[in-house]
Order: sequence, then C-alpha cells, then structure tokens
Amino acid sequence: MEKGKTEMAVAVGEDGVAVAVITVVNPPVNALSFHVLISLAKHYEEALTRDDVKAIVLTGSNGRFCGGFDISAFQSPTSAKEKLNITPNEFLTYYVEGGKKPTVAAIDGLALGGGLELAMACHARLSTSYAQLGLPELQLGIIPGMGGTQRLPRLVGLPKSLEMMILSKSIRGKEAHSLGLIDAIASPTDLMSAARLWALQIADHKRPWAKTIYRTDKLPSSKEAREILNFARTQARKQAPNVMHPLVCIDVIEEGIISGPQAGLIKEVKCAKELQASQTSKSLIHVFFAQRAASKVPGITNIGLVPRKIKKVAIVGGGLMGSGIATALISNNILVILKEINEKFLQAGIDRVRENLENRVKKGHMTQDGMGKALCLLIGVLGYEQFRDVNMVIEAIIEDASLKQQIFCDLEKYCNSDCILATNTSTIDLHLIGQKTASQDRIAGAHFFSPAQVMPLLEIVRTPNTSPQVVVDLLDLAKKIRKTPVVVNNCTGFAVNRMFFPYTQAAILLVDHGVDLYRIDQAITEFGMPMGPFRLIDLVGFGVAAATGAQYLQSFPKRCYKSTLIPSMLQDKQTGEASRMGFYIYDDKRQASANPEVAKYVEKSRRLSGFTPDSMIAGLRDEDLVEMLFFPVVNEACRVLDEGISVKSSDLDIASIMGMGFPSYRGGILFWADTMGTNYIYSRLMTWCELYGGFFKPCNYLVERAIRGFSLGAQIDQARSQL
Ligand SMILES: C[C@H](O)CC(=O)SCCNC(=O)CCNC(=O)[C@H](O)C(C)(C)COP(=O)(O)OP(=O)(O)OC[C@H]1O[C@@H](n2cnc3c(N)ncnc32)[C@H](O)[C@@H]1OP(=O)(O)O
Repeated sequence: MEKGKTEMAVAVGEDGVAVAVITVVNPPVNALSFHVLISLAKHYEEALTRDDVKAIVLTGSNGRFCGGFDISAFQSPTSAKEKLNITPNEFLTYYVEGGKKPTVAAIDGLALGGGLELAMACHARLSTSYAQLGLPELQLGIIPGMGGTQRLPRLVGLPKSLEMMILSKSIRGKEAHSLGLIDAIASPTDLMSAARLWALQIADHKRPWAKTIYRTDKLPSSKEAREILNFARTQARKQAPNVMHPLVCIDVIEEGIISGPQAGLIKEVKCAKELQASQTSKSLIHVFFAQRAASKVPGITNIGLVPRKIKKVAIVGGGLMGSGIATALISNNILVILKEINEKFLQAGIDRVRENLENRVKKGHMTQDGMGKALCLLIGVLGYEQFRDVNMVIEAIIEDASLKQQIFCDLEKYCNSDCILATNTSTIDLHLIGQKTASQDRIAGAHFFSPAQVMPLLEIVRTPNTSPQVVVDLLDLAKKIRKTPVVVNNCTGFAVNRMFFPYTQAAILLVDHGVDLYRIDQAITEFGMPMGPFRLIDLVGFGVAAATGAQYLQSFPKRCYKSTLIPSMLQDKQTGEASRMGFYIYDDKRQASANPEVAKYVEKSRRLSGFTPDSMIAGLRDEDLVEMLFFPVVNEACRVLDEGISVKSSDLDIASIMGMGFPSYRGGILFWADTMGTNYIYSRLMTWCELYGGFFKPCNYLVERAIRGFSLGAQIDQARSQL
C-alpha cells in the first residue's frame, strides 16, 4: 500500500522572516509516492499563498533527502494517482521551479532518481559533502521521468549527465559541487540554516533565481551534441545489446537539446510511461526487491539475533579461491591470516592477493594508498598458532573430502569454541566435512564464486545443525564485504552449481547429437550470458569440470548426461584456458579463437554416443538452443525449491544472476521461466524427454504446477489461494 507524506513547519528566524521548511517523510528512504506528492502539492500551495512565508526549504527526514519514486508502486495501480490532479512533472515545473517564492533543496544522505529530479527543479541546492546524488533509473529498466533527462545535462553538461544516467553512476556532494549540480556544501549541522539563508538571499535578489530548465550555458551546439549522443548510442548498443531503454534515454535527451526543453519533457513522460510497462523493467524491478529479500531468512533473521563482529578471519589455502577471498576481506577492512603448507605456496598466495589489488587500482576501484592499507591487513602463516583469536575460518583448499575432514579436526583444536568454521567447497556435503568434529553447530558453507574478489554472490550454506547465529553472522559479513548473500541448505552442489550442472551437460548432449558447439556459445552469448557453456568450461578448467561432473553422476545418476567429450580431451592434455588449449585456443592476451583440434574429439564422442543426427536437431533455431540449455536448469531449480534447498524462488533468481551471470534484465532463471509459462516449459521438456531421454524429464514440482496451472515462482500457499 502506498504511504508517505510531507510535513511543513513555518519557522520565523531571529531576523523576523518566515521560511517554510517542507520535509518528505516516508521511511526508510523517503521515497516519493502519489501520497507524498499530494501532500507536497498541498504544502506548496499553502507556502506559496501565505503572505508571511518568504521562501521555502525542501528536505527529507532522518538525514535522507529522498531515494526516488517508490519503486514498489510502479507495477500496481493506485487510486492516489487520480487525486493528484497534475502530473509529477507539471508539479515540478509549475509549483517548484515556476513558484513565486524561491525553493532551496537541503540535501543530506541521498538524492536519487525522483529525489534528485525534485532537487534539480529547486532554485538552488545545498548538500553535505558525502551526500549521494544520481539518476539510477536505468538500472530499473526505465528512464528518469520527472525532468531528469532535461535538467541534469543543463546543470552538469552533456557528457557527465550521460555517464550518470546511462551508467547509473551516482556522485558525492563534493564532486556534485565542483560540477555545478550543488551550489554549496554545508556540514550536516549547518545544512538547514545555510539553506534557509540561501533561500532568503534568492528572495532578496542577492543570489540568482535560477530555473534549471531554461539554462543553456552548459549545453553543446546541436552538431556537437549529436556527435556525443551518437557515440553514447554506439557504446550503449555494445554494452547492453538486448535492451532498449538506454537508447530511449539518449533519444529523449537529444529531443530536449535539439527541440527545446518542453518538447524534451513531453517525450520523457511518454517514454517513461511506455518503459514502465516493459518486460525489462518488470524484470529489473523484481531483481531490485529479490536482492533485498535474499538477506531476509525466515526463522533466522526475524528472531532478534544480533550479528557478532567479524574482525579477524583465517583462510586455509592461498590458491586462486583463497587469495580471492583474502582480497575481498582485506579490501573491506577485515584482518586476514592466510595459511599455506609451505613458504613457496604462501608467497604465491600473497603475490596473488597483491596482483588482485593492483588490478583494482588499475581499474580505479582502489587508490594506491588504499592498497597499501589493505596489504597491511594480510598476515601469512604456515601453522595454526595465530588461529586462536580469529572470529572465523574459511577453508579454501582443493576439493578433497578427507583432507577437509582433517583440517576441520585441526580447526576444532586450535580455534576458539565460538569461532565460525566455514568451508568454501562448491560441491562436498557439509556433513561429511564436519563428520569428525563435535562442532556441527558452527560449521557452515561460505561459497564464493571465482574470481572471489569480483563476483558479487556469497552462497551461505547451512545444515540442520548450523546455528542461526552463525548464519546471521555470515549475512552480516556478506554485507560488509559488499556481496549479495543467498542462504541455502546443504546438498551436492548447493543451489547455484546444482541448478546449473544440467546447463553444460545439455550443451554437450546437443553437440553429441550434431549441433556445432561454437554456434551454441554464440546463441547463448546473444541471449545475454557473459559467455557460452564451452567457453565457461574452458575457464573453469576441464579437470574441475570432470571432477564435479563425477560428483553429480554419483548423486543424480538418473538425470545426468554422460559424454566422452571432456574426458578424451583431458586425456590429451587439453585442459581449458589455463593450458591455452580447450574448446578454444588462447593467445598471449587471452583472446579466444576456435580450436581446430576440437572437431576430431567431437567426432569421436558422437561416434561413441551412437546418436545419428535427426531432423529436429537439424532444424533447431537459436531460440531452441537457448531453451534446450536453460529449461533443464529451470527443471533443476524446481527440484532445489521442492527439496527446500532454497526457500524462495527469488533467491534462485539472484543466485543465477550473481553466480552465473544470467542476464538481470530477464529477472533471473525462474522469473524468466515464468514469462514463458509452466505449461510451455513442461511440454517442451516432455518432447525432448521422449526424443533424447531422461535428462530432460520434468520433475514432479514442474509437472504438478503445469497440471494445476501455477507459475513456478509462486509460493504454494499463495498458489493454492488462487484456486
Ligand atoms: C520518476 C523517477 O524518475 C523514477 C524514480 O525515482 S525510480 C527510483 C530511483 N531510485 C532508485 O533507484 C534508488 C533505489 N534504492 C537504492 O539504490 C538503495 O536502496 C538506496 C541507495 C536508496 C539505499 O540503500 P541502503 O541504505 O543499502 O538500503 P536498502 O536495503 O537498499 O534499502 C532500504 C529499504 O528501502 C527500500 N527502498 C529503497 N529505495 C526505494 C525506492 N526508491 N522505492 C521503494 N523502496 C525503496 C528497499 O527496498 C529496502 O526495503 P526493505 O528494508 O524492506 O528491504
């Protein structure tokens, strides 16, 4: 339900002059809703008509100016909308910007989206130096819809405004001041008085009464604007080829520069409305809320537990994963004890961490000074002596169950009794790892994705014995190191790898049936994945792919597809990107090109599989290839839900996006599946099952939902209530 309001206080200063302070009150981020706008319009009318009020200061409650329009209201019609008898854009243009009394925005905390648009319609803006300002609407598949596309270029110039809108890049108050978006910086304590004074100075014509929409001084000529905008179009097409909204945003900006701000505003309203109704926007808004819901775990985060502070973490194993995890931790101010088995491995681990940090500096994500400080937080060790006072250990050695068991026994001996004992295993059962300890309640999975310092997901795995406190602590750690957590239960492959094991298997099955493997990679990349399944196998390495494949075969023998393709390439030392020879060959710059040797292995694998190409395989379109790879993933995701490995379908959407690179503008694996319908997926799987065997057999969860007409993502109680 929509909520929110504004409050107005008319304060008479020592100078005897009255200023109206209007405050947006809609916690937690003071989002704009139609209720807020109705209340704002009412207060504006009063402030503009009252003779005693000389100027207006606009602000937000609790140190947050405004986080933008209420996103939750986008997809639901509201009766409040009808009660606001002008559009939000008209309100800004006529009441705020066109008002007969000056308004100054006093910005603390954040001014995002509609919040910044509101501020830009004011006659001046004052902020704190750390305030966050931006127009991140494109992240939601929409464009700014309250004049942002027109006013931002007029305040900060075209190139910077494009960067802020197209890349959804927000800036701090200090930078905003240097760009001219903010007129003056004030401390949080002085902000309101400084804004009041500024507003009165405007009223007294001691400062300019600036109407942003009419400014042209920062706009380039039409010719120059077209060149800049065309360049931006090319970049947008390259970076996000499957979505329209960045291009629409550029068109709307262009309209305002070429045909004037009124034409720009009209086009903005029309396009914003159309985009709000698009599937892309629905998907991205789903992702926004799903991401926030992921850290809310029923029975864990709602029972009043307070996270304990994790200040010092030990990592066992300084390989690729261990050093990546260490990088993520020290970059976020957590002290790390990195343990290896000998000097040589330890030095290699520390060097890898240094290299990771140097890459961050090169990309501008960290300063040289920040890197120095982070490295001071890394201590390399060969023994367990320094483990005594760590808050948590993350074991990150090779996937060897008995070695892990031994390490967990050692950890139990050396660490404090309340130290969290986590493993970064991607497949091994947690019960097995902790079998020889008496510490089952503090054992959990902290599964990072490679490269751990970059990938945004942390899969937190719990067993029935893991204490809720440990899960709460891990959720807090995830937040500190800026990862999105998903909490799942224990099983082979947990949620992410388990869901996706049929993906590469389906790809290999298709190749064995006669499909060109490079065509599969291309179709999947065009669908929006960062790379195709064969390029992914190369990246992961054939050794790892074969080992995890064997695990799945052992756990799920009836639905695994077994091929000789990878084992026979592995036999000939074709191991993937690490050896520069896999399905692709790699040059010195790691550029991939097709490996001419692959044909002979494919030929052999086809021969051994005994399949003969059929007419259906010959006629497959790229869309069919996408479905044949992803519907088995959807099927496995259904099993993961059915078995309670994951408690919310939206967690699997987030896991697929952040762990596997599934395109966020498709909303995640199950959200995407639901756009096609359970019945369609069921009938496609059934057809392939009849033709190509049990690998495609739909699971009970999917069958039941297809028969009863439920979507895959709906909670069953919710689904039942629809009956
Ligand atoms: C017409 C206009 O052009 C259209 C618009 O304005 S569209 C909206 C543009 N604004 C945005 O995109 C901002 C989206 N929000 C954010 O980026 C971040 O939430 C933030 C930077 C504001 C705050 O981040 P942070 O402090 O980490 O808190 P975060 O957990 O993300 O959000 C706190 C709560 O506010 C909610 N929230 C944040 N912004 C919201 C918004 N614009 N509408 C509705 N709810 C919002 C979140 O869902 C969350 O709710 P929960 O506690 O129930 O899970």
